[in-house]
Amino acid sequence: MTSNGYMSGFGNEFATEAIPGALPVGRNSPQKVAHGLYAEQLTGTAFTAPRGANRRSWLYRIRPAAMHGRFEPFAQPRLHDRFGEAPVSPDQMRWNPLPLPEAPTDFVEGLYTVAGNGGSDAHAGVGIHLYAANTSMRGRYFYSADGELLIVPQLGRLRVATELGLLDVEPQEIVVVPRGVRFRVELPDGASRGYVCENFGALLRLPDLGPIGSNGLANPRDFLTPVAAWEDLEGGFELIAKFGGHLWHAPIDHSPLDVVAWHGNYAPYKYDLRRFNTIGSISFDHPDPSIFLVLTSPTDTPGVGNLDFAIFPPRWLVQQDTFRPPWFHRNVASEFMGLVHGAYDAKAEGFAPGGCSLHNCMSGHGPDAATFDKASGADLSQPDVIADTMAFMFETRGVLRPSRQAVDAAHRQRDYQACWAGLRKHFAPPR
Ligand SMILES: O=C(O)Cc1cc(O)ccc1O
Ligand SMILES: [Fe+2]
Repeated sequence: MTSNGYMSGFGNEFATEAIPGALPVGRNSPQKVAHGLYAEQLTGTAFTAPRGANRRSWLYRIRPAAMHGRFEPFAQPRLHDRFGEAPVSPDQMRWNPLPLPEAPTDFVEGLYTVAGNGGSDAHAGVGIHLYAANTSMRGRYFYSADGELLIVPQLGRLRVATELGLLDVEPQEIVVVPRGVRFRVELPDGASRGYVCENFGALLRLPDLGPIGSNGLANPRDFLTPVAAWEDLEGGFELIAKFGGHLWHAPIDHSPLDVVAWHGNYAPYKYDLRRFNTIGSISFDHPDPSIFLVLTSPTDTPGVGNLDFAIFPPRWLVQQDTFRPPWFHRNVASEFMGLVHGAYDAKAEGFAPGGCSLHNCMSGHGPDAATFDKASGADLSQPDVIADTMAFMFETRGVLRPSRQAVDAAHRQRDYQACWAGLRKHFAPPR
C-alpha cells in the first residue's frame, strides 16, 4: 500500500479507484464488479437519516468483510468503557504524560482509557483514551464498532493504513477513523504518544459559523480524505474489534485493507490544526472557547454538543482593559484538556505536552496563580503573541467519569489544586 494522495473537502461525495475501471458506473452493485471485486456497502448513519446527515460508502474489495474466523475476547485491560468505577469526585485533576512503554507495544496494546461517559448502546457520550506505543501493528487490524475515533498525536508520526486509504499524520494534525473502518497503525518514528476520543454520539461535523460568516475556523477544504489504496496479503493475521465496550479478536487469513475502489461520504479524514483560522476579540474580554471549535458532535438539543473538539492555537491577544487569558469559570459542560505542543496560556507550570487535565461539570478552574498575577499586571499597550502552542479540549455534555487506573495512576498530579493556592486575597472594601 503506497500513499497516492488525498481528496479535499469535509464529508464530500468522493469517488476513487486505485485501478482504472474498478468503480462501477451508474450503479452501486452490478451483477459482476470489474476485476472480480466484491461490492459492499458501509453505513455510518441510519439508512433513512436526512440527506444532509446521511453517511455511507460503497467499497469494491478483494474479499467481503464477512470473511474471518470467530471472535474471542481479547485481553487488553487498559482499554474499556467502565467509566467511573471509582466514585466520581468533583476534584480538578491533572496528569503528567503517560509513560512510554519499554516493552514492544503497538497502538492497540498502547491504548489506555482515562475517562468517559455514556456508551455505544446509548449512542451518546465519549470514551477518552491515551496511547503510548513504540511498534507498528504487524499482521493485526483494528476497528471500533462503538464509535468514530478522533486521534490527536502528540509525539511521533502515525501512518494510518485504512480500508479506504492511507493517512500520514504528524503532531499538530488529527485523524478521524469512522466507526467500523478497519485499520492498522504504523509508527515510523518508534516511540509515539497521543490522545483518542471515541465518539459514541452523532458523527463529528463542522460547526455552524453564525455571524462569523461563510469562512473561518476550520475551513472544509483543509480536510483531507485518502484516495483508494489496497494490499493483497495472505497470512495468519488478526482482526481486533472494540464492540460493546469490550475487545475481541478473530483470525483472518488475509488483509482486510483490500478495497481497490470506493465512493461515498463515509471515510477517514485528517486535518492540520495549524490551518485553523483562529478568530478572537479585537476589543475587550476573552471570548467563550466555542470560538475555537474545530468539530462538533451534536445532540438532539440545539447547541448542546455530545462532543466539542476545540483547540487553542497560536494567536495574538490585543484586547484592552481586559484580563487576557482564560478567566476563572465553572461550566455545565465537562472539560478534558490535552497539550500537543508548547505551553498553554492559562497554566504557567505543570501542564506538560502529553499531559492532560479534567475539569468536570461545575468544578471551578481557570488561570493558575502565576498566570493570574502576570496577566493582572501586564502592559496592555503591547499585544501578547501566543506562539509555539497547541492545546485542545474534548468538551462533553455529560460528566467525564475517570477510570480507576487514571485515578490511581502514579503519573496523576495529586497536588494539582495547589496551582490555585497562591491566589491571594486582594479584597479591600472602602472604610
Ligand atoms: O482552560 C480551560 O479551562 C478551557 C477554556 C479556555 C478558554 O479560553 C475559556 C474557557 C475555558 O473553559
Ligand atoms: Fe475551562
